[in-house]
Amino acid sequence: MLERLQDSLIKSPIIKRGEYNYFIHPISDGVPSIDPHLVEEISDYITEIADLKVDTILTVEAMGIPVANALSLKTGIPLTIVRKRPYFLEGEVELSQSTGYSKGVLYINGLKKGDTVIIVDDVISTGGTLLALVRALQNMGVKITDVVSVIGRGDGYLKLRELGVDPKILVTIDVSEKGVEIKDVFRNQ
Ligand SMILES: O=P(O)(O)OC[C@H]1O[C@H](OP(=O)(O)OP(=O)(O)O)[C@H](O)[C@@H]1O
Ligand code: HPA
Repeated sequence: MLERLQDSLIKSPIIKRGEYNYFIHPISDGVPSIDPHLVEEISDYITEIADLKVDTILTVEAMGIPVANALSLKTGIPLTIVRKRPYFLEGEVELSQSTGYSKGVLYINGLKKGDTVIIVDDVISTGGTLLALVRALQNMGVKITDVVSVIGRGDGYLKLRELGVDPKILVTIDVSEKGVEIKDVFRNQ
């Protein structure tokens, strides 16, 4: 299950970003390049495990886009991208993003109260990004059917449970200076 993803993850180089051991992988970085068969494996898997009765697939710039776009092409469901720059449109919602190595501002456009979304992102680590996003969507009255992260590391995902959301993490890894180790693979109940 998810063999291409698992095999490629254990080959990930590690760099330091401050104290943070950052793994470099095609899905989370686009580096060195993205194998379309890998993206297809992942998007196929998401169609099997996730609730896709939604108005739109929601992802976060930049590296949620390749998988979320593949899912959109496969299902015909539109894609909405949370951007890192403002557009000053009516109804734009601003939120603060904090990861293990960066801070920034995200902007939601194109969603309104009553819309139904699935969130798809590449990585959940500290949970800072998805926590802020889920909070903002809940405040907007947007319904979330599922939160899917291709890769998970650490216990940041637990913060989402406090908001009543249990993310589906396809492959859970441990990251140290030595490399990546596979901890778990998501299986449908
Ligand atoms: O759980 P967290 O600690 O918040 O980390 C996860 C976030 O970090 C990465 O985004 P980043 O802002 O680095 O941007 P990128 O997608 O442009 O690489 C990734 O795409 C997630 O959105
Ligand atoms: O270690 C990482 N690598 C790539 N993307 C990430 N997003 C959060 N942590 C990481």
